[in-house]
This record gives sequence, C-alpha cells and structure tokens, in this order.
Amino acid sequence: MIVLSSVSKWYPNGARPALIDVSAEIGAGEFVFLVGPSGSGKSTLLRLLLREDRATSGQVIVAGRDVARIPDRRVPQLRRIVGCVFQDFRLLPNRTVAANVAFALDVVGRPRHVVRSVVPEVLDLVGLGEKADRYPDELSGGEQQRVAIARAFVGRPRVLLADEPTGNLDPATSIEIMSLLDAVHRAGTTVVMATHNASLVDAMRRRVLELGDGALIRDEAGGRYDQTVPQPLPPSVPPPSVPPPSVPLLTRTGPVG
Ligand SMILES: Nc1ncnc2c1ncn2[C@@H]1O[C@H](COP(=O)(O)OP(=O)(O)OP(=O)(O)O)[C@@H](O)[C@H]1O
Repeated sequence: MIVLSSVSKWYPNGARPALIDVSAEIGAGEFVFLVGPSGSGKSTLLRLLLREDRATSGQVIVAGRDVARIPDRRVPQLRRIVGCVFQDFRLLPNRTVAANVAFALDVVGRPRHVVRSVVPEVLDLVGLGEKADRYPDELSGGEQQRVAIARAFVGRPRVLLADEPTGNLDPATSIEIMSLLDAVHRAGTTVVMATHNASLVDAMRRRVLELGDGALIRDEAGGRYDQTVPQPLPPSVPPPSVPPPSVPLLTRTGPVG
C-alpha cells in the first residue's frame, strides 16, 4: 500500500535533511506506529504521503501512485484514498459536527442523498450520533478528535494517517481514540500513526517504525515504544547452572521521545 524507496527530504535552509534515505514497505491492512524524538522526521514523512510536500530524492508510492508525480489538480483524488487526522483536530469551527463530516464528502462530489445517509451512520460509529448538531467548541477534545476521525473515515479511505492524534488528550481519552483507530484498522484500513504515547504503543504491540535524526533506525514487528534488546549478562556473573527462564530478559534502551 505504501512503498518508500530511499526517501530523503531537505527543507530549504535546513541545516540537515529532515529525512535521510528512508526505505520501507507497508502492506494493505497493516497498522504501523511511527515513533522517534521530536524533530526526527515523523510529520515530514506523513506530509510526503499526503502530498502536502514532495521528497527531495527517492520515491513515495501510495496505493500504486508515485505521489510526487501527481499533478496538483489531482491531489484531491489522492485524498480520497488517504485520510488524515491531526493532533489539533482541524475542524471547521463554524460548522456543526454533521456538517464537518459531510464537508469531506461534498468536496469529492458525493451526491446529497449519499451524504444524508452516510453521515449519521459514521457519527453513530464514533459514538457521536446524539451530537450531530453541536459545534466543535461545544465538544470535549476527545469528542472533537472523534469528529475528525469520522471525517477522515467517512469516504472509506484505504489509508488513514494520524499525526499525534492523542497529543492533546488525557490518558483515558487517548485510550478511547486508540480504540477507535483500532476499529478503523479492523475495518480494513491501513493505519500509520505517529505518536509519542509510549503506553499506547506498548499496549498495542504493533509494527513500529522508528526515526532518529531523519533516518529509519528500527522496523520491528510487535514492537514497543522503546527498542527492546536481550540483556547481556555482566562478565562477572557466571553462566546460569539452571535452564534460562522461558521469557527472555529484556531491557529498555534507545531514545525516549
Ligand atoms: N517547513 C519546514 N521548514 C524547515 N524545516 C522544517 C520544516 N518542517 C520541519 N522542519 C525540520 O525538519 C525536521 C523534522 O521535523 P518533523 O516535524 O518532521 O519532526 P517530527 O518527528 O514530526 O517532530 P515532532 O514529534 O516534534 O512533531 C526538524 O529538524 C524540523 O525542524
């Protein structure tokens, strides 16, 4: 679904590249966490997948399309395939919850009768059927993020990109949003979620791609937020005379974002 081939990104006036020679493949229906310290390149990578920006070198393929070659006028077609949610929700403040979700269908030209039937369905799905007529500033942060997910999901994109979607939410609400993204994934959507939320990553145990200073430094199936490596025995400790425990000794190393 997503293929990154030697992708590098230099911003104009950047002292160093934001992404350096990143290569990875993400299959249809996968759920992938994108982790790494602040400034490591996570948002840049998501922006390239959305064609908000272009790579300086290398190739970014999404659903078989080389996104750098998509002309500007065709970018809306890409956005039908790739939905996105952000830390700051990005809802239209002067439109109701239902109108925010409907807007995503209007802009891609879905007929009125489809919009009228699909919007209540998706609002029920995210648990906001009762709040369809509210305005964003009448909702909690968690509810606003549910609306943003409904808006991203209503057109049934093949890929959902989430950039720090729980960054503005308390721990309990973050878990609710994580469950919703998990449900979106179980509905068959490929999900890529950039996050600093270690406890969510550790609880979900999904594939983890870790960036460090723009380079892909880890690609681990069923990973934790921090890399886990077998703990070596200190040289002064003799080898055990009993069989080792069935659970390997693990220690946490690596950067904390
Ligand atoms: N528009 C821009 N112009 C110049 N440099 C930029 C721009 N956007 C990001 N950068 C730089 O690119 C690097 C990667 O930034 P990016 O926002 O992708 O990191 P991130 O991992 O998403 O960070 P965070 O976790 O804080 O959101 C940083 O050094 C940043 O300063």
